[in-house]
Amino acid sequence: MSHDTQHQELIRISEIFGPTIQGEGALIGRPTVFVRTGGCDYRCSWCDTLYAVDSMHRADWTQMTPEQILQEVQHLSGGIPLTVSLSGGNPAIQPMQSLIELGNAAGYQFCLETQGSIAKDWFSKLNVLTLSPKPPSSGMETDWNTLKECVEAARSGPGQSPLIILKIVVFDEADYQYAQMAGRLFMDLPVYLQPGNHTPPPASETGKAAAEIDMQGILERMRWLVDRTVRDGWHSATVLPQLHTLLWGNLRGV
Ligand SMILES: C[S@@+](CC[C@H](N)C(=O)[O-])C[C@H]1O[C@@H](n2cnc3c(N)ncnc32)[C@H](O)[C@@H]1O
Ligand SMILES: Nc1nc2[nH]cc(C(=O)O)c2c(=O)[nH]1
Ligand code: SF4
Ligand SMILES: [Mg+2]
Repeated sequence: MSHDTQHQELIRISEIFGPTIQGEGALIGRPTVFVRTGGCDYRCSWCDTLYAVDSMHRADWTQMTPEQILQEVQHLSGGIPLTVSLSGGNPAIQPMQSLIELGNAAGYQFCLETQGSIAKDWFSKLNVLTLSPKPPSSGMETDWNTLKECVEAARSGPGQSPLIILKIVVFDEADYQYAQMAGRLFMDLPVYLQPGNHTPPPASETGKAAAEIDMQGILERMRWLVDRTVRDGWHSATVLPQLHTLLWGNLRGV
């Protein structure tokens, strides 16, 4: 290791890929490069990205400096600045501040996806902060105070203060009720509802076999979710599918 990298905070990376389109939430359809960190403090029953969560995949993750990550992003984007999507795993457990600052200086903007279990003051340097608290079907418990701290950190820390949205995965009626409660607790945040993929790729598989998916089932859930939301008159909510899943199934790196 060189003298330079010795004193830097390293970021644990699972994969960097793109440009592709952002398939979810507020920036759906927009071009982006993904930087996916390795490691998560949650274990959602239906997680579609276990290869960036489960420590059995640790050997596939690499420690990178912010400079190395930005270099790869610039290489992939042909040097043309765009929005970088930080996801994971939980990117909030990695030291992302220097990468965001370096990227901003080079003209790149950043959005970040997190479950909202850890608040960081550098959230305020993002362009978009997507908070994705986990509904009952995930098997996880939400700490609403920590989620609130995430919102406050994003609003009060140094920097421009991002657009903050709630993006909630819905599998069933209990999840829908949870989403409604979250919407009431965070009245000033736009709510995005996303139908769950009940056939996520298993942790052990990669490639073509893992890309198999019950598309009809997902579309059926999406229709139910639209119907449920409209029937309630919940017109401030936006219902969106995982566009990348509709286009490419469970394929990785898209
Ligand atoms: C893989 S997570 C990584 C970022 C962070 N850990 C989080 O959960 O927000 C990115 C997004 O994918 C969603 N997601 C994960 N598995 C899913 C599934 N089976 N169906 C639909 N969305 C899923 C998560 O809820 C989250 O909004
Ligand atoms: N195209 C595309 N859009 C995405 N939006 C959120 C993703 C994620 O895994 O965090 C994702 C992903 O993996 N691919
Ligand atoms: S919080 Fe996100 S990355 Fe972690 S297990 Fe849940 S869906 Fe997967
Ligand atoms: Mg994903």
